[in-house]
Formats: sequence, structure tokens, C-alpha cells
Amino acid sequence: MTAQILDGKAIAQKVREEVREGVARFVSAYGRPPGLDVLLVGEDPASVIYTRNKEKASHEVGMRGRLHRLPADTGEDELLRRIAELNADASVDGILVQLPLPSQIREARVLDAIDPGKDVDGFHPVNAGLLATGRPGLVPCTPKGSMRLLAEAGARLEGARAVVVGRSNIVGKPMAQLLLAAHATVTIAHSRTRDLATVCREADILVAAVGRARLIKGDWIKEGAVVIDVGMNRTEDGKLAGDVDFEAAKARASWITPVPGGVGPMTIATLLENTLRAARARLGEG
Ligand SMILES: NC(=O)C1=CN([C@@H]2O[C@H](COP(=O)(O)OP(=O)(O)OC[C@H]3O[C@@H](n4cnc5c(N)ncnc54)[C@H](OP(=O)(O)O)[C@@H]3O)[C@@H](O)[C@H]2O)C=CC1
Ligand SMILES: Nc1nc(=O)c2c([nH]1)NC[C@@H]1CN(c3ccc(C(=O)N[C@@H](CCC(=O)O)C(=O)O)cc3)C=[N+]21
Repeated sequence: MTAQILDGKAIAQKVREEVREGVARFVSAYGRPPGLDVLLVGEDPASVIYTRNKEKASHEVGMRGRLHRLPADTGEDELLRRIAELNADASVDGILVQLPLPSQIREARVLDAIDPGKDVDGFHPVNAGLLATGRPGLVPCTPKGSMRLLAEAGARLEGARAVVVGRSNIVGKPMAQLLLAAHATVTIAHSRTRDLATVCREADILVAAVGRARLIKGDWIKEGAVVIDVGMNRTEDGKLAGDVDFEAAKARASWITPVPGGVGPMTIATLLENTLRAARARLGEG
């Protein structure tokens, strides 16, 4: 089998159009656009580019988007103060603190400080708890965007065997929750998993969220599987590579996401979707 390519870039464009229409309706109803505020601490070049892209994407769909850049030596108290201001500002619907944070700042204290209703990343424990208990809340962008990709591929999830490699709070765990809620039989694998190859070979749906270039080999892919590659790894030659050996996996999968052009663009499109959703919910449109 040769896989069809799950074109995240094109599907993300479609999501952005949907959001743009929703934003226009929001503006007519409430007389102001949804607002997204992104906080970046430090100068990490990749993070600077990512956060600028988020700001630009918010403008393209008609939102008010603002990037707040804070120096690398910003203290935890100062960052918490900035978050408190944004929590209290009625024109702010979404708050995103770019990760990773410098080592003097405790990530959990920061994530816990964001108003769960404005937590468009879905990283606050309240939103994680809502997801785990099957109640509506803000869902992390990368897993939610990956579910949209599965839907666009027409993947049948009910009763399917899904394997998620990676158990981070921001990707692996919420992805597993979403697949479980969609009635898949879910296995979460990680660095202590024994015989990862055998576990992966069981997967009708395989999601790789590890951060190791081409860890997942072609012969670990079940014939006809749908493969979602979340990994974003910079190789020695300066290119981006996923966690999956793409060319080899393509020969066996039914659908596969490329890197770049797969999950990454969906993350940003879903962030816009979450911001619109948070704005509507805050103004009583639940
Ligand atoms: N496209 C996008 O929009 C996004 C892409 N990413 C990318 O996704 C990848 C994962 O991100 P994130 O979840 O934040 O990463 P983390 O580093 O937080 O988590 C990585 C996970 O992979 C597991 N792991 C590490 N090595 C192995 C191994 N050899 N075999 C099996 N499992 C292993 C770890 O296991 P353990 O828990 O045991 O340590 C951990 O659970 C990264 O490449 C990141 O850049 C992330 C966010 C968004
Ligand atoms: N609070 C927070 N929320 C995040 O969502 C968050 C974060 N912190 N920290 C970093 C990770 C990573 N992440 C990406 C988003 C888009 C692309 C993306 O658009 N990638 C393009 C290519 C980009 C390139 O060429 O470098 C693609 O895959 O096609 C990548 C990675 C969001 N993250």
C-alpha cells in the first residue's frame, strides 16, 4: 500500500476560513474581535518565530492578537503579575504562555495562574480534568488538531487499536484521552515501554509524539494504519524531521502526515479555533 498524504497545511487553511467566518459573526454580535495574548519569555529563536506566527495568524482571521515579549531573566512573580492583568482584562479571551520557560520559572505555577476560561492551550489542570472526565472544556491544540486530521482522513476510531507514543501533558496524554473518548482502544507508550516495535505493530492508529527523529521505523507500521507524526526534530543538515521514518512508513500506511506540513499548521489553526470558542463561552454563548 502507498499512503495518501494527510495535508495538514491545506486542512489548517480550511479551519482558518471557518474561524474567520466565526470571528466576523462575533464582531457583529459583540462589537469587538476575540483577543489572543501570547507571552514569550526570552529570546529562543524558534520560540520567537512560533509566537510571531501565532500573532500573525490571529490577525489574518480578524482577531486582536498581541505578542508580549519579556526578557529572559524575568522572575516568576513578574510573569504571574502579567498573567493576573490579562486575566482581569475583559478584552482578552485567550492567554498563551509559550513553553518551555526559563529555569527560574516554575511551569506549573504559571499554568495554574491562567484563568481556565482563557486557557486556549488547554494546559490548566481544570481543563485537563474536564477532558479526562468527558466534560466540555478547552482542549490542547496539537491533539485536537490531530483529531481533526483523523476525521478528515475518514479514519474509523470506534473499536480501533490506537497507540500514542509519548505521554507528555501537552501532547501524548490529551491525545490518548481524545482517542479514548472516540471509543478507540488506547495504549500509551513511552521511554520505559518494552518492545516498542511490537506495540506499534498493533496500531490501526499510530500517533508519534516523542521528539526523536525517525525513531519509528517503517516495519513498525501495520499495513493500512493511519499515522499522525507530531514530532518536530531539527536534523544535522538543518531540516525538519518527524518521529516517523516517513518514506518507509508511507509504503505501509493508508494515510500519513508529513513533517513539515502536517500537525504543525493544525496546532496554530486550532489555537485560533480555541480562542474563538473561549470568547464565545465568556460572553455567554457557551
Ligand atoms: N507539531 C506541533 O504542533 C507540536 C510538536 N511537538 C513536538 O512533538 C514532540 C513531542 O513533544 P512533547 O510531548 O512536548 O515532548 P516531551 O519531551 O515532553 O515528551 C516526549 C515523550 O516521549 C517519550 N520518549 C522519549 N524517548 C522515547 C523513546 N526512545 N521511546 C519511546 N518514548 C520515548 C517520553 O517518555 P518519558 O515520559 O518516559 O520520558 C515522553 O513521554 C517533540 O518533537 C515536539 O517538538 C510538540 C508540540 C506541538
Ligand atoms: N504554550 C505553548 N503552546 C504550544 O502550542 C507550543 C508551545 N507552547 N511551545 C512549542 C510547541 C511547538 N508548537 C508548534 C506549533 C506549530 C508548528 C508549525 O507550524 N510547524 C510547521 C513548520 C515550522 C517550521 O518550518 O519550522 C510545520 O510543521 O509545517 C510547530 C510547532 C507549539 N507549541
